[in-house]
Amino acid sequence: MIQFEGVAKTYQSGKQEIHALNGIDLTVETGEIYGVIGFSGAGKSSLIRTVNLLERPSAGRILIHGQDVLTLSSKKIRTIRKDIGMIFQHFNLLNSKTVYHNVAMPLLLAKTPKADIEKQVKDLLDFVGLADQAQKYPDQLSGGQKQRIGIARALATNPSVLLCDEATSALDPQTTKSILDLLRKINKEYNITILLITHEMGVIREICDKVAVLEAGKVIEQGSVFDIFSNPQQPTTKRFVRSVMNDELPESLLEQIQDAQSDHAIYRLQFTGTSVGKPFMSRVSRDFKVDLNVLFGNITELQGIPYGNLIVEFSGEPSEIERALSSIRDSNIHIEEVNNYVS
Ligand SMILES: Nc1ncnc2c1ncn2[C@@H]1O[C@H](COP(=O)(O)OP(=O)(O)OP(=O)(O)O)[C@@H](O)[C@H]1O
Repeated sequence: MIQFEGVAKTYQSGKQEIHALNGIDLTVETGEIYGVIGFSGAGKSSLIRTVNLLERPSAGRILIHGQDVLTLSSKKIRTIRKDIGMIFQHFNLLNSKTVYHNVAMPLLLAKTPKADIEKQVKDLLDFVGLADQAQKYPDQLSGGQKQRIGIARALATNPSVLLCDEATSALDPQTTKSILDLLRKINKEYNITILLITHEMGVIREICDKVAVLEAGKVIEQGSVFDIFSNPQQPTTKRFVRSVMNDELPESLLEQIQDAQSDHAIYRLQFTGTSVGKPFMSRVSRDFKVDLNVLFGNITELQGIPYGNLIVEFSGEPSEIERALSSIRDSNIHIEEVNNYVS
């Protein structure tokens, strides 16, 4: 478990103070994949680097498995760093060393016996799918293969926590997917807690259990990926969610909504879990004097749960529309006026 309690980080740049983190409270439970997302400059790198004390916070506490890392001696910090693996956007490999040596490096530094190193490196390269590349040099490999070596190296000391600093940002979408699949496998098979930072909401959606949105050094929203994606509250979170949910209303539709007549009302209906696929439209048209017209819709999946979105135009007497809406709400379908959405 990783706990941030009131963590702050201020950099001194000449005479100027830069407040990169302003009181972060966050708990990453053991075995979770936790994503922190934010635009450039939000403080993501500063935050992740405080966990293994690559950056020392200016204030607050960081507890790893209950132990306050800021109170540890240098010797204990070296020990705890072995328990925290890290991978980087640009891989940080030693280009003059072979793949084998890159992965072996943490074990050599820990003075592990040679025979154990050989076995462990072989197992790690097998695990990341690069068993046949041991004698190559990093420059001879693709970006995805380099990140696999970075992952093997990070796992060499058998950590319980893996920090991922924009680990897929330099990779194409297909390679990104294969690296994210590997991270999920590491999380599941070894029960390694993963804390990752990214500016891509697709990464969060693909593998994270929970997400925190960082803005100007503060957590502005946090929760399960399902809750944040299906009901984002803050404008920045909404922007991130819309970047991957593909539920932007088309321009022509927005005009239609603005021109809507007074006996027409337009609502966004959100379906989750078992409410997806319920035949509510025919029932509502039958039971109430309203006509329903679907203007826009999609169904997707979040954390394995179906999630649907429909923009529906209701026409009829306002009182009948109200009764119809109330009946739809009773079916556990979330309703939002589209005017709110447009603003
Ligand atoms: N060593 C440093 N000295 C001075 N200012 C810094 C230093 N490192 C980061 N900053 C500043 O702190 C703020 C947060 O930076 P940080 O790199 O943590 O954000 P980020 O969300 O990771 O951004 P990016 O995605 O662009 O890396 C920025 O204003 C940045 O310029």
